[in-house]
Amino acid sequence: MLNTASAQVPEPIRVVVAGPNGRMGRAMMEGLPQQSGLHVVGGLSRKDDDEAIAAVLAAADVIVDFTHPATSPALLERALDAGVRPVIGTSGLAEEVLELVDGKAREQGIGAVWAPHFRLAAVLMIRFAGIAARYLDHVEIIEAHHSTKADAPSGVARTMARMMRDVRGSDFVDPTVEKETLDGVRGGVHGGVRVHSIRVPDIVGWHEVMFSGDQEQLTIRHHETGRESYVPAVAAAVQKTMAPGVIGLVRGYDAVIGLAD
Ligand SMILES: NC(=O)C1=CN([C@@H]2O[C@H](COP(=O)(O)OP(=O)(O)OC[C@H]3O[C@@H](n4cnc5c(N)ncnc54)[C@H](O)[C@@H]3O)[C@@H](O)[C@H]2O)C=CC1
Ligand SMILES: O=C(O)C1=N[C@H](C(=O)O)C[C@H](O)C1
Repeated sequence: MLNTASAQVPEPIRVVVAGPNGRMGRAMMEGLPQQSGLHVVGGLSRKDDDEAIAAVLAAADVIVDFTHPATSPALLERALDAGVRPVIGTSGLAEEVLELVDGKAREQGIGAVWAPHFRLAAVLMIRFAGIAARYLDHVEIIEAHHSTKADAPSGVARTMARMMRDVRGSDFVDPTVEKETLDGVRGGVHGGVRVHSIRVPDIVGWHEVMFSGDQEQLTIRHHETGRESYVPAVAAAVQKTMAPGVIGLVRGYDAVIGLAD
């Protein structure tokens, strides 16, 4: 006979979603309640006053943040001070903000997750780009997103440009154009990596990393068509922040799922 008396049902993780009316926030509010082991206690909107923020944070273990690079840092700091673990998707955050999150999470003895992209194929694109960066001298990134995206370039493009420059240990070759007849036509540049941002309606997310070697080209492309499938990945990140021994900031969805090298 099954002994149910000693079986312990773990308490669900209490989650608050920041920016519940945004594109990602809506997907989280709809999808996270269906994820096993999670209980969504509510949303935290921009218009919420101090009292409302304090109340919702007091009722949460984890805050899922898909908001705006200008407002996210203060919210994250407040959540960490309240002992609430952040899962951060907001792009365009400065490295100092991530370091502050890491420091505060360590002070509190809790976990946190930041990922430039919560998708498996996107993480693979970033990994593959890191490999190619060791061997090929020229690279440009083209990213396309919906026209209401707040930041440019995308967080993923920025992350990849920095990572590829670091992996290579020197700047990529950035050919000089003799005469540019339109300002900005060569895009932004980091470490010799040119980055071009396209903004048009209806594109969820698109990244291309175009390498060039000697008489050959390599293109790695990631394209996403919806937001619903972020939900299980974000749920995994929520679980990760609560996992025993996880203290401080875990960086990247690959680290969340333990993607092998
Ligand atoms: N890491 C990843 O995999 C992904 C990251 N993102 C990033 O997530 C962020 C949000 O993207 P979307 O949902 O498309 O933007 P959105 O503009 O549709 O939604 C953002 C929402 O956050 C709210 N908001 C802003 N500041 C707030 C605050 N302090 N407290 C509560 N709510 C606040 C806004 O009112 C808005 O409703 C962007 O930075 C985007 O780049 C988006 C998709 C995937
Ligand atoms: O704003 C978005 O939508 C996305 N932003 C992320 C980024 O800035 O890299 C990731 C994804 O491409 C969707």
